[in-house]
Amino acid sequence: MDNLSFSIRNLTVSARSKILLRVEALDIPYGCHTAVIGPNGVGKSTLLKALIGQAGQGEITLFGQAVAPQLKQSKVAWVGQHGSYRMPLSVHEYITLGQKSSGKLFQTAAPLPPAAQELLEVFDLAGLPHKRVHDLSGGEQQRANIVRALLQNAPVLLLDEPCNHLDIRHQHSLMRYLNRQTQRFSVLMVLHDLNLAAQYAQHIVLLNQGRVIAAGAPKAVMRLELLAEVH
Ligand SMILES: Nc1ncnc2c1ncn2[C@@H]1O[C@H](COP(=O)(O)OP(=O)(O)OP(=O)(O)O)[C@@H](O)[C@H]1O
Repeated sequence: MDNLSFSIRNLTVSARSKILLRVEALDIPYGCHTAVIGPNGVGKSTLLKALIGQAGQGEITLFGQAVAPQLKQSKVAWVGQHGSYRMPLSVHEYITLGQKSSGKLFQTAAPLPPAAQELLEVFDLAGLPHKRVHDLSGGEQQRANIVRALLQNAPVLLLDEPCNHLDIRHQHSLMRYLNRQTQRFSVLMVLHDLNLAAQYAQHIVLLNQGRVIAAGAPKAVMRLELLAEVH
């Protein structure tokens, strides 16, 4: 149990009497970068939603405890597939949104904490702290989402297609950064790019038609016959 983040047993996610996802047993290791792969519409995002308690029924534990709203809030940071930027926030305000240490919803006037400044530099946003988030490009917005999630300092980071909108340099830079941080937190991400998954993930979950086809080390899962069957 110590080396697991999520443990899933008998999970079923249904919508309009159709089963979208059925997982009998799946363990996600801790201290590791896990990629969930598979074609469109096979249940990858649904799996992530189930892990944060937004969908499905079954037994899901995180660090050995049933996933409850409080546990989720303190242990999991999340970047979904579709960002929402209706509020006119600056990058500075957005990435520090809801930070508990400030005691305020936004940290408008306060200088950015060093950790935030460092992440803005790592993710190439250092020149834009006062720009409105809704004026950023798609890739800049995605990087701001990732910085915001990293600043939650959660032990588990869930990312749904984090490479969406990122150019190739930023894709590799993100993956390298995350792999350097596996002592601090575990990453579970949905990825479409099989090359990125093979190059950077230490654990891979392959889904097809709402089922786990294989899970384990990249060499065991990224086999041509398995991928050809699914794709
Ligand atoms: N609320 C819902 N009601 C009905 N069907 C849904 C609902 N949510 C998801 N689905 C369906 O469940 C299936 C899995 O969706 P999901 O978003 O998990 O796929 P995915 O593997 O993440 O796909 P993609 O790679 O295209 O993002 C899809 O066929 C989708 O249309």
